[in-house]
Amino acid sequence: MKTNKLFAKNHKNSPSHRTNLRADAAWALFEVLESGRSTRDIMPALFERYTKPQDRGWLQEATYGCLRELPILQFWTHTLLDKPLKGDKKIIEHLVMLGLFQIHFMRTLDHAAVSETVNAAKALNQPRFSGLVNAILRNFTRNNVADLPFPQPHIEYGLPKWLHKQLQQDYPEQWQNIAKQSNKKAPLWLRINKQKISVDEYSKHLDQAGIEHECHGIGAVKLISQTSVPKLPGYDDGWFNVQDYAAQQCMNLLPIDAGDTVLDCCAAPGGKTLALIDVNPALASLYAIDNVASRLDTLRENITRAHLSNEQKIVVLHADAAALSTHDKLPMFDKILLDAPCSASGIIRRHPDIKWLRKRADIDVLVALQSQILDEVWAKLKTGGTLLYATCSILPAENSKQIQTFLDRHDDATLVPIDEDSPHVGWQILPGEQEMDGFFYARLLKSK
Ligand SMILES: C[S@@+](CC[C@H](N)C(=O)[O-])C[C@H]1O[C@@H](n2cnc3c(N)ncnc32)[C@H](O)[C@@H]1O
Repeated sequence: MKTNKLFAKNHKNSPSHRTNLRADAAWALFEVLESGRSTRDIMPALFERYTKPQDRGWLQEATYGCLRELPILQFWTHTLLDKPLKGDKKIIEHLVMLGLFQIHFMRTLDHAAVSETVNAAKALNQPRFSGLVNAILRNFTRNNVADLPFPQPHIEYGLPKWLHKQLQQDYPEQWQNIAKQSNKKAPLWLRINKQKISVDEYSKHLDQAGIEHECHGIGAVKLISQTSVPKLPGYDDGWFNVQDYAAQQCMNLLPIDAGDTVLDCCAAPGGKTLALIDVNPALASLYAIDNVASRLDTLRENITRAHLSNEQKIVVLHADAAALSTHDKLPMFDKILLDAPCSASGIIRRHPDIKWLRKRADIDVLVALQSQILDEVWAKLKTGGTLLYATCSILPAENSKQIQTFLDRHDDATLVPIDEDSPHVGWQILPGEQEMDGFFYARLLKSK
């Protein structure tokens, strides 16, 4: 989607209109779709405007829901609108999409959805569009617009055209299921901080609090009940971290020995740093490196919140991983986790804005960056050391193909299979498999 430069220039980073749930959701859609901002950046300021959890919940549900179903909502809106709105009026199109989302997907009663959405046009200081919003939404309910056939196939799957085509190419058998899974809401997974509490004990606390959950593997808990994270038992005491089960697999896949010097490259906000240090208290030191200072601040906060007994072993460094070999403060490493910057195409179900923020051209840039970082970290790995490459992508260009090209370039690299039976390079987890995010891992051993 093109950035609406004129409006973006005059626009503020936080909303200036009066507080109104529908106006705020439309504003969030505008910020993502026209100004290219992420929901992670936008939503916290919007949530601050509401004290009631149900209002925050509605805002999230409606905004993320519209981003999931965007192609359908756009198709209906453009069918019903004589000509597209431009400039600062574009927000009215987003408001209309929100109205259609309430009627069709949230099953809000027609008259309530229409009147509340019309009120939101006034809250957005656009009262002259109330009549238009009213007419479009009524037209939608009266004329069975939802039954119209979709003119292009990507619309039905809620995907941008380029990603629809890419998934069809990469996964001829599975792309429809991938699209379906990517449009579902993701469960909330916790990694229990074993230095603080065992999974069994934590499970008892959840039972006492009446929070339905399941325990998985070596310390993951999947919440079934919808619960606000700060209200979970042990939030202030660092008993857990929110982390998808796929991301937690790094603890099993990178075997760390006592005395190892470990690099966590591209580490912020520190989910995997905490996981690795938690289960490997005897490692010598863990360097956590990232090139975004503000994200490293969050990493430091997360370390503090976890109250780890061995937190002094973590060395936090602001550095560019693409130029790591020139960094004179770095030792050679026994083990490296490279959680590479990627398209994030595996976590669309958690962050549906990714579908609209990411462009086809970004993939080539990311593949080149990943390749450069891989070469740089490889130079810092000791002979006999292991590198675990990870992405939250499902695109082979960033994953299996990236690693195959790396193996072709480096005679001293051997792939250590993760799944002996898999004919593929690395382990590609697809979204929804065992309720995990889409993720990729490949393990490489450095030989002489
Ligand atoms: C997938 S996220 C890392 C998530 C993190 N490992 C965790 O588990 O919480 C990728 C990270 O790579 C960082 N990054 C991107 N390009 C980088 C570069 N050239 N050098 C260092 N870090 C980089 C980003 O700032 C981002 O924090």
